[in-house]
Amino acid sequence: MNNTEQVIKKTLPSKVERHKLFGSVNPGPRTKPVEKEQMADLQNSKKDFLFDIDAVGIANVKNPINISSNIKPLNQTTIGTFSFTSRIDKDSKGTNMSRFTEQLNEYYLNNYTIDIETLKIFTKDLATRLNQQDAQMEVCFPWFFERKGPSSELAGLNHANASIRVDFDQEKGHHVEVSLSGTITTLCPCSKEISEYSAHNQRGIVTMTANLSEEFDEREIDWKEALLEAAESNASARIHPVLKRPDEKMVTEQAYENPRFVEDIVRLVAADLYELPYVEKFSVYCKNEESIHLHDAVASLTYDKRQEAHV
Ligand SMILES: Nc1nc2c(ncn2[C@@H]2O[C@H](COP(=O)(O)OP(=O)(O)OP(=O)(O)O)[C@@H](O)[C@H]2O)c(=O)[nH]1
Repeated sequence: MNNTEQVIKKTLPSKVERHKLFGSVNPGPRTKPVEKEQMADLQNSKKDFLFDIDAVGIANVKNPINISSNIKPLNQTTIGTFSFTSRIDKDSKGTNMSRFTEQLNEYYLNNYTIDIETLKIFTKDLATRLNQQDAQMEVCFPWFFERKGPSSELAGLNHANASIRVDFDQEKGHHVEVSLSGTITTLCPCSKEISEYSAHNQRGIVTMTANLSEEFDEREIDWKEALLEAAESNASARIHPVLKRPDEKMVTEQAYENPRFVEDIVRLVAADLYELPYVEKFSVYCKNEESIHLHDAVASLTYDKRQEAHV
């Protein structure tokens, strides 16, 4: 552009005019009440609605949460994905869905930390707020933990997906289930056995779910750390965010010295969970993302210690 040229700018209509241009219209006549007390409350209608409902509520609610950890960072803010439900009997048309997020926000404003004890209080409060006999909630969140290279000791953050589910019932009390999905390296024993050199390996995702006994004390034990250790200590090798060459050599050799089928992983992890005195019932699922196939290899098992024979 030289000094004599001028910029010719567009003259736009106002924002209101622009909205009209694109189809917005003026509000029509308003006939329905605007006061909450005068509004229809369909969900609170009482009639015979044919069936009880086991669980009704909301899912996929995201909210920032505080968690604590036994591995650094000791206090973390992460994202929780929640679901909240309760039963309703056949005489009620619906639940009061606003109350789930209303309560979540109250806890959030009070800067609560997500732990088992708090969630037990939360579910009991929720049942009271809903005027129901029971309430259930689940929160899933990425948990971060520091991991150092085995030789260089250079640190970085790994993460695993954790979840806590709490069921509250006025008669039965609380029932707590925790879950963790951690990632490991597995090296194929068959490939190692038959090949002149090398062995294929894969990224395995181990998902462990455990029912915790009443005696479990989260002030003494971090269940996230315990479940992660059950998965990683039985792997061919652990996963690291930072690896220098001496570290890489170590994890490569360690994996070769500890080959594992997907079946081996679920059984070995199960043995560790079995040995945790505060775990009553557990399940283990492993998915190996194969490097020589497009498909995954999977295995799972469940075990309930409470069903063991007493002699
Ligand atoms: N029960 C029910 N509510 C729904 C459903 N889908 C959306 N909602 C929403 O639930 C909200 C109303 O929640 P309520 O807690 O019943 O609201 P309220 O009666 O004003 O609140 P309270 O005074 O606490 O009883 C509305 O925003 C609805 O849109 C549904 O499938 N079932």
